Amino acid sequence: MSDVILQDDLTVFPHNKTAYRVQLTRGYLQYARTQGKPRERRVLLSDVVGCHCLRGRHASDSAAYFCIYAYPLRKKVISGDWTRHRVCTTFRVRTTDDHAENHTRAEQWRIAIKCLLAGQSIGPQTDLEASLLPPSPRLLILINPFGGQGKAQQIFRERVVSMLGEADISFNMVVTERSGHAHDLMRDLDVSEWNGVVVVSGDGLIYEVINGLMDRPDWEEAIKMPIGLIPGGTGNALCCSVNYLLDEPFESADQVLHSTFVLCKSVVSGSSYPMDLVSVQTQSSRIFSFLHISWGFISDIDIGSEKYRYLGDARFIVGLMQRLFDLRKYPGHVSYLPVKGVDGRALVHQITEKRKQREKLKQSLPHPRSLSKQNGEREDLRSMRPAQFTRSVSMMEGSLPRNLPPRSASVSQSFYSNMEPLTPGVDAAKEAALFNEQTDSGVPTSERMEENMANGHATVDDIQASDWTEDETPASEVFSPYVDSPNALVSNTNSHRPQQHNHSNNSATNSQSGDSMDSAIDVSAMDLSTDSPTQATLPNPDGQTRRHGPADTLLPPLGHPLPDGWVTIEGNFNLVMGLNVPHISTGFNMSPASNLDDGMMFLMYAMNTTRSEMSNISLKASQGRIGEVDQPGTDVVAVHAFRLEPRAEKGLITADGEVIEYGPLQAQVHHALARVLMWKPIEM
Ligand SMILES: Nc1ncnc2c1ncn2[C@@H]1O[C@H](COP(=O)(O)OP(=O)(O)OP(=O)(O)O)[C@@H](O)[C@H]1O
Repeated sequence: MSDVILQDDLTVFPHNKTAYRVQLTRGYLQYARTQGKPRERRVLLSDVVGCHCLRGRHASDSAAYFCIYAYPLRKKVISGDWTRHRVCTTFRVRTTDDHAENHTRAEQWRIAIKCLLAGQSIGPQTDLEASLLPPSPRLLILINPFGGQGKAQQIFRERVVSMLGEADISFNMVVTERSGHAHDLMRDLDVSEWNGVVVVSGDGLIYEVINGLMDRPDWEEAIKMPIGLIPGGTGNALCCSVNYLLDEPFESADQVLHSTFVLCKSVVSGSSYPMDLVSVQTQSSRIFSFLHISWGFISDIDIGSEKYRYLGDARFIVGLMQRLFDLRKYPGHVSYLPVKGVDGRALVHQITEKRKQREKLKQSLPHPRSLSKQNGEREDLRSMRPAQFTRSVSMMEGSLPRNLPPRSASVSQSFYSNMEPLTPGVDAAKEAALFNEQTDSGVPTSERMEENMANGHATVDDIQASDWTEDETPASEVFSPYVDSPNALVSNTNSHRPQQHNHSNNSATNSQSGDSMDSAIDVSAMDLSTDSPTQATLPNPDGQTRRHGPADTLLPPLGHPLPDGWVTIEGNFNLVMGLNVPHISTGFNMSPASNLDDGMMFLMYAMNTTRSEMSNISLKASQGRIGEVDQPGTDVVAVHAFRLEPRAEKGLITADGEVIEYGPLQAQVHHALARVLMWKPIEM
């Protein structure tokens, strides 16, 4: 009992007759029937992204409501894969006939839940006041309208915005207008105004963001701005790697939903995680890579398959088949500085085995419906979960309007539930008959939203309004928001309506009111055309001079001899890759032992391979089993730095899937320079 922070006897909408004892602890919210057949459900806070207060539409309804938005895991019946799904549960508070009192109590529940989500330390004695809530997090969203199959804008509007609203995360959105736009934006952005930049695209736009941030005099601070990821491109390797490291379902699941969940939980809990960057020097440039540097087989596939972009991820399979058929060899030298005491191949093999065991265990876990009374097994399930969010946080309660419907107002079978669903789906429209309608005159029209989206500048208000009306029953049919509360759920008044954004409006401040989201980022006010005066040595690929970033202390100038401790091999290479993260694309786990902040790369090479050997390597690589490849001329080594010296006059070298200058190249890992919106990866 001592760890119960709040407790009340409440009902669960829409069943207003059955009372439940509802208890909130640091880890979960539990509700159990007070009479009749005993029933109990638990919602883990690690599955919850947000909580809102609502009021009944009917004037005579003195009750207040609070609604929690959770995304628990469940097992798919046929495939046996685990996946998250949305469960929205609405509690009805009616301890007195006085609505104001009920509302105060519902608010206390909301404040307590949001404080716990933010990692704040509260207890049964804490005065639950709105002042406890952290400031509203604010994200800059960058969307590449041409990423992947050109659906990034649609993905964001239809799939992401609703969860951001549930989590009270405000944002401004910029649709990139050209290649290089995101780079220039990042180079000139006031990073102090944002809690993170979210890329809705593929790895190409992340590359621009990172290099834009590193291209600033204040790079050391700027690059700490956490980067969030929503897959909207063909190559979503970093996004896939993040989900893999967190043991979140991704490849077999709804990738957008899972990535949005990771994004929201990270922002709400104030978590971000460090990521190594790799400084890559070519003869005339220096860039920063976060995924991989590739020469030979993989870069040929990557670039050669550009013409099959319309196929989505499948483009890489087609490219792979083509390259296998026409297998090329590249003569040259590869040198590397090994990480002492780390056997790359053995480490990869060990991680692969552990992952396999974990997957087996997951597969063998019973479907939740058969868990009813098997408490022991439920404990096993718990131990499979990603790390809890333990970091303390500086984020806070948002003022973002989101009046989501209690779509299935309590209920599908939860992963951790030990009882049947309370209600197998609720017809919110039917329930709406019980409540007064309210005009939505203050809500922006979908035309307005489309216009702003088309301009590339929209705020959450624009998008949400039409989002509900498209495919969800608006909660406004059933509930009203508390417009008087500090975090009003829905801005049905003109004072909260989004402004028509013009380029001179750049009043982005970290205000605690909902107004801060009404300003789109002022792109035109920034000087995007000129670079700062030069001082330096290495021009970047755009021909501009790059002066910034940490010194590459392990690398002598290109062309100079390498110091002691380096290993050099010479031969005809089919494939050379320096890998910084596990996945090189969705479904291609080439470096399963990579972690984002391990301070090293895995250098993989293959020499003099036949077609069948290369197809074996490709197959194993795609399954995260590269450690099992044991053929002469092939190896995986953990390195701090490496150098490539191709002998052929022509060829392709890519960094993060982007073509870079062909010729001699060297690279060094810089530990934990950047940050990603995620929590601590699971330990293997
Ligand atoms: N508005 C735009 N018009 C044209 N190109 C753009 C625009 N915005 C961004 N780009 C460029 O599109 C390229 C591809 O973007 P991104 O990687 O996000 O998508 P993708 O489909 O995964 O592509 P790839 O598979 O080539 O990485 C990036 O290099 C970026 O510079």
